[in-house]
Amino acid sequence: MSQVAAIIVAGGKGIRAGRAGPKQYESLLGRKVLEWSIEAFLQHPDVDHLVVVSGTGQGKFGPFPGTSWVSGGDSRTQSVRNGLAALDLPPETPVLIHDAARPGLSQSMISALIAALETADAVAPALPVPDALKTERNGKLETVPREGLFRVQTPQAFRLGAIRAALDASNGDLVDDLAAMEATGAKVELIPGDERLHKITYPEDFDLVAKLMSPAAAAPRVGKGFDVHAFEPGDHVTLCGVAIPHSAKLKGHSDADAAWHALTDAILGAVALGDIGDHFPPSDERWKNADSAIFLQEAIRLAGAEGYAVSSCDITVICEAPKVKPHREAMRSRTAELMGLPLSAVSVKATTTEGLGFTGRREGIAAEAIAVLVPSNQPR
Ligand SMILES: Nc1ccn([C@@H]2O[C@H](COP(=O)(O)OP(=O)(O)OP(=O)(O)O)[C@@H](O)[C@H]2O)c(=O)n1
Ligand SMILES: C[C@](O)(CO)[C@H](O)COP(=O)(O)O
Repeated sequence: MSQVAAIIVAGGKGIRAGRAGPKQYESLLGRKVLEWSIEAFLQHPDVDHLVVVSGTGQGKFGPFPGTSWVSGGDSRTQSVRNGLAALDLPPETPVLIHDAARPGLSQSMISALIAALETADAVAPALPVPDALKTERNGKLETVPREGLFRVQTPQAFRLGAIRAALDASNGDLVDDLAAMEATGAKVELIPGDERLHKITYPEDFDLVAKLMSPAAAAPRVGKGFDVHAFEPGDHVTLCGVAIPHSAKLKGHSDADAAWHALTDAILGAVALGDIGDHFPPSDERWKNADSAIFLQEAIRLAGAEGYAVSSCDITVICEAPKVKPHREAMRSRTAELMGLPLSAVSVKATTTEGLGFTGRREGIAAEAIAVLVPSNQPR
């Protein structure tokens, strides 16, 4: 989608944050809080108009070429109105409205909001409520059901004409910009939020957000796997889900796909979830002759539950025969397809051991794999 605009509201005083000046000009991980969001929008290939709503910020740092600066209003909603007034673009232009106080904005979040706007009138990131909720009524505590409640973050995405009209039709200050659209009966969609978008509101939020955004929190994980299967009489081996004709087959409880078993172990290793034997014990009849795609997909699911997604993998098959090279591209394609990865992120290699050891004596096949996993909310 071309021509996307973004507005960062940075006109607040940051009273609750308890610093000498507005929180958006405080340092965080080596940059001003506001600078993080400016950089995020400027880096995104689809965003080509950026308005920063802050009367006092311009010239404090930067420069940020192509960025317009306008004055803030007395309330957040008024600051949003000022930002919208500065955009001279067609009414159908997508516009993302974002709090400067939420510096942990990722490229993937911007992309997800823009994509969701293709089929909705308004989109925002939101997280579930993890704690029990209580309210006090007449001096007595009561429990509030938390099902169907969300913590809504920014950026919030709209079409320029629609959000302008919705704000024009609404009175006073709103808790957020989505509220203006909800009142119009528009199609409002929530997409999964991001803990790193936590808003800096109170003094302790500076440390919390720094921890969430620090490279350590976003660090990739690496796992390594190794597997061996012996030959027994048969006419083909299965490697990376591909049947390769051979004068023997691999012996095993499942389909004995040593390459995918090594990869499964690499993924489980990256998230410290034990090994393939822990999850699929050979003593379990369910896995007899099982397709190893099941193991690989379950490892991916388990890693996802830990907040990680595989971003690339490298498999090495070790054997004298069969020759792997003629089947290598099919093995890569099958693996990439199963894992939902681009082909360029999947490597399959093969080597011999120069006649040495059990693979050299053609007694079986060994396979090694390395998998790189990144936090699932990061671009892969
Ligand atoms: N008149 C205002 C008030 C708020 N904001 C912006 O709206 C976002 C969310 O507001 P909030 O966290 O409440 O910021 P402050 O109003 O600065 O905080 P406080 O209420 O503690 O003073 C912030 O990026 C803030 O700079 C704004 O642009 N103009
Ligand atoms: C816009 C907002 O960040 C969405 O969660 C939030 O409503 C701002 O609230 P505040 O009281 O102005 O901080």
